[in-house]
Amino acid sequence: MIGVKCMARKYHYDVLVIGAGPGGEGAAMAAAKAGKRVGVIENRQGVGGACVHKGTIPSKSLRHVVKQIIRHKISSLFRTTGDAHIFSYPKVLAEALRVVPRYVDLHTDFYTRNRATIIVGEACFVDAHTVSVKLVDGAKEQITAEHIVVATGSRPYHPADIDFDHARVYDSDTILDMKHTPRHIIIYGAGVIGCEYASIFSGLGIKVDLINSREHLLTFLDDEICDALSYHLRDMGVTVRHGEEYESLEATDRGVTLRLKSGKRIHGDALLWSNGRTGNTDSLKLDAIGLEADGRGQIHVNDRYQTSVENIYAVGDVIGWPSLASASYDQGRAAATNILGQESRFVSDAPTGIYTLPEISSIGQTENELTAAKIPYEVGRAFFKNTARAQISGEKVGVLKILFHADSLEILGIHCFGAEAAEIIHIGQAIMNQAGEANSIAYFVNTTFNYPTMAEAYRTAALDGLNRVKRI
Ligand SMILES: Cc1cc2nc3c(=O)[nH]c(=O)nc-3n(C[C@H](O)[C@H](O)[C@H](O)COP(=O)(O)OP(=O)(O)OC[C@H]3O[C@@H](n4cnc5c(N)ncnc54)[C@H](O)[C@@H]3O)c2cc1C
Ligand SMILES: NC(=O)c1ccc[n+]([C@@H]2O[C@H](COP(=O)([O-])OP(=O)(O)OC[C@H]3O[C@@H](n4cnc5c(N)ncnc54)[C@H](O)[C@@H]3O)[C@@H](O)[C@H]2O)c1
Repeated sequence: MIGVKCMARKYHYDVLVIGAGPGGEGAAMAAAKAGKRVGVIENRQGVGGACVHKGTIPSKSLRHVVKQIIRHKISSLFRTTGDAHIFSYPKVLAEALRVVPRYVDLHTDFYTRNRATIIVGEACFVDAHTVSVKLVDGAKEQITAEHIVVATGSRPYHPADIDFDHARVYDSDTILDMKHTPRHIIIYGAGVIGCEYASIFSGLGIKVDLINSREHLLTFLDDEICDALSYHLRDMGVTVRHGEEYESLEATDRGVTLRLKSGKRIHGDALLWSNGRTGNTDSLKLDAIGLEADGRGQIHVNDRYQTSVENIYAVGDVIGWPSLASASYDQGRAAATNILGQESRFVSDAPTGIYTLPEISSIGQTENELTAAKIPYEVGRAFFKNTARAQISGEKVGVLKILFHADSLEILGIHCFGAEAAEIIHIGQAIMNQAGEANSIAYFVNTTFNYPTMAEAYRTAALDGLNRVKRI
């Protein structure tokens, strides 16, 4: 009987996932829950991907510890003890990284409980249904599957002329191994990673030079939020240099010197390079299945997360935009849903959550986009300093901005800057995602919220906006 069963099985797995980051986990869990035989190949010891070992989780945990230190420093209660606490970067880092094994254990359990087999090794394609895995001991094994999901993620982009082996030159992976506390760090690349680390280091009292190749920080944000970020980074002591381009880097035992095309020379104790990422496709042997990655190592997919090879899907950072853990997990679920033959969602509406100090979050259109599209919109604003909750917590920096259609009152965009912005945005997102007239700014004045909460900011912003269009 067992023999008959085995013969009926053409492949080892129904679904084989390459990469156990958020994208791979989303795909593996959704397929396993539907009763599919799932295998997951991961080249790291421990599930979670770059997200858990090098990206989202360590950086957010680091920020959390730094925030605790700042609170401690500014609290009159603790200040009166007279303790002058110096927190070295390695010490703060060690505290922050404690979360990683806890997270790995928790998520390993998810795979185990759902009977998804984890194979530790490096995968590459043999053909559209066969993957070769180089196991930890060097042995090779071939694994077959009906469907394959590529969720191999990304890594920091390394320009050829920078020596990343130098002890003073870091990327967003190796910064988690830095063994000293620089007095002055240069961050090249003022994207999300650069801005978040600028907040972390300045929060620790480290002098930061943040070099931006564009004219403004995070140009995809609403201008007002972008300006607020620039102001607060400078307020924390970060020197932000816009419109600058790297020419060369000199790293010695004594420090680093970054030469810019403008002729400026910036000296520091260490450099963090945070200028873009590359998809992990180079070792996959995509040519064996007739696929090709683009210049940034990314794979093209359709709106079902399917590559040009019918049974092969790709999700997460390896497909490029939006390159978020949040979106990657949902893309993985969507790919699995497609494999199951069910209808799925193309993930196009992920909110932005940027964990600078203070944090930023937004969803929907910006003022510039609405103006360009000639949509008659109005703005409702609430300043955090005017809410009871912010008065109590002392976190008074921040604004919530609701953009809405001046006639229909439909919410078109929400932009938030300040403590817990990434949480606060979801209140508005829930209303914004309602169909038809249910998506209305009026919701926030017709609903009673808990008090004191930051939901109050929605009511204040809605009243402000409705007053402007004389609808109240
Ligand atoms: C510093 C930093 C901070 C971030 N902060 C946030 C944030 O706050 N919020 C947010 O939403 N996103 C954040 N991100 C982005 C987020 O980490 C990524 O979008 C997410 O990790 C992508 O998930 P993934 O599953 O596609 O890939 P990954 O998490 O990169 O996982 C892919 C896994 O596949 C493995 N792999 C690669 N090739 C092979 C192979 N050939 N065989 C076997 N295994 C392989 C990799 O080693 C890796 O473990 C941050 C990223 C960085 C770098
Ligand atoms: N809180 C979050 O959601 C969060 C936090 C950190 C990182 N991330 C993700 O990690 C990814 C990488 O972040 P990052 O800061 O390294 O990169 P980024 O994409 O934000 O850009 C970093 C810098 O590289 C430059 N750049 C980006 N793409 C370029 C290109 N094609 N050509 C020339 N210059 C380019 C930008 O001008 C910017 O100065 C982002 O896509 C982001 O989604 C998300």
